Amino acid sequence: MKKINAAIIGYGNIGRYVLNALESAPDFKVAGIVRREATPIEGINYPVVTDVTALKDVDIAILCVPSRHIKAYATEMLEKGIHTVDSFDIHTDIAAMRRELDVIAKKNNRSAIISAGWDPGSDSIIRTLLLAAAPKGITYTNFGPGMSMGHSTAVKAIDGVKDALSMTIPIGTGQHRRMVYIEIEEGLDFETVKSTILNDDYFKKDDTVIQQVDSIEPLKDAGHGVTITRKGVSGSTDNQLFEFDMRVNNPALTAQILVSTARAATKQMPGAYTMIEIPIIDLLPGDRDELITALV
Ligand SMILES: NC(=O)C1=CN([C@@H]2O[C@H](COP(=O)(O)OP(=O)(O)OC[C@H]3O[C@@H](n4cnc5c(N)ncnc54)[C@H](OP(=O)(O)O)[C@@H]3O)[C@@H](O)[C@H]2O)C=CC1
Ligand SMILES: N[C@@H](CCCC(=O)C(=O)O)C(=O)O
Repeated sequence: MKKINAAIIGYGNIGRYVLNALESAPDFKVAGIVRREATPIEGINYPVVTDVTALKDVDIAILCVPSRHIKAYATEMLEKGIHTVDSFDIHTDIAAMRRELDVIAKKNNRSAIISAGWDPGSDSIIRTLLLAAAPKGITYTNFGPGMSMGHSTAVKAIDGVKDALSMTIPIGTGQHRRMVYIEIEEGLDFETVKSTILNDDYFKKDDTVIQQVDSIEPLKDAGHGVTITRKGVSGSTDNQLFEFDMRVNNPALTAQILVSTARAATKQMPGAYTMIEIPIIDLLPGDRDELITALV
């Protein structure tokens, strides 16, 4: 069996766990890691480069860069003839990005699966399934408590912020409080940073509390979770109640979904997709008949 040759783009929290998930997968090999600087990584024997073209025969690029940089990286990879997968999590911009990348992917005869982490991502599939099961009703997605990588990364991108941790605290009915801890450079005005965070799209809609701390490290815990509930109506029958709950290591799950989705990306027709548009069986390795026998 020919293995899928995957490049990891960006070696932060998600990138590290993607390497682990690739090494555990039966049908992938690691082409190398693309970083902003070709800083060697201790204990890693794969090539570390700054340009994906320095790696040989890459089938797919797993984009592990901050969401705000995904579109640029996805465009570059697709134009270089490489499939992409990412965990872009700016929910309001997903539909537009899919439309834009769809054109680029088709032009280059490649596929891109966007927003493929756990939320957006696997949770999106669960919400879709629940909507099919009870077409009338309300779904609540309650996150946490846990560390949001997307929100923490957005704060880390602010000039002068040395490190940040954004904890998502569920307050019920799909509403959340953001507890943001920041470590800033000496001399930087805390109130200015605070106002930048409060005006950022990631935080604007939510109750957000920001605290300056000496060091983020002792506070860090990458655990997270979600409870999705839907109460609704199947046909004309009320009171159908569904609940999905998980407590996870956030980057480990995001990375695993990215790798499973990378497998699916290699099986799609050219174009850009979200996870709810692809056959779920394509996420899995193995014989289709055997999977159907075991799972259906
Ligand atoms: N959909 C989902 O369920 C989830 C989505 N995510 C998304 O994953 C993204 C990445 O999270 P995480 O791994 O924690 O982030 P990190 O900040 O830990 O890592 C991002 C890496 O991207 C690379 N990079 C490339 N360009 C830039 C840039 N301009 N600024 C900063 N880094 C850059 C860097 O790697 P290098 O130094 O090697 O170049 C960096 O380490 C988040 O933005 C989040 O939106 C995360 C969790 C769940
Ligand atoms: N996209 C999230 C994962 C889902 C949880 C979430 O959206 C949140 O904590 O706000 C993340 O970046 O960690």
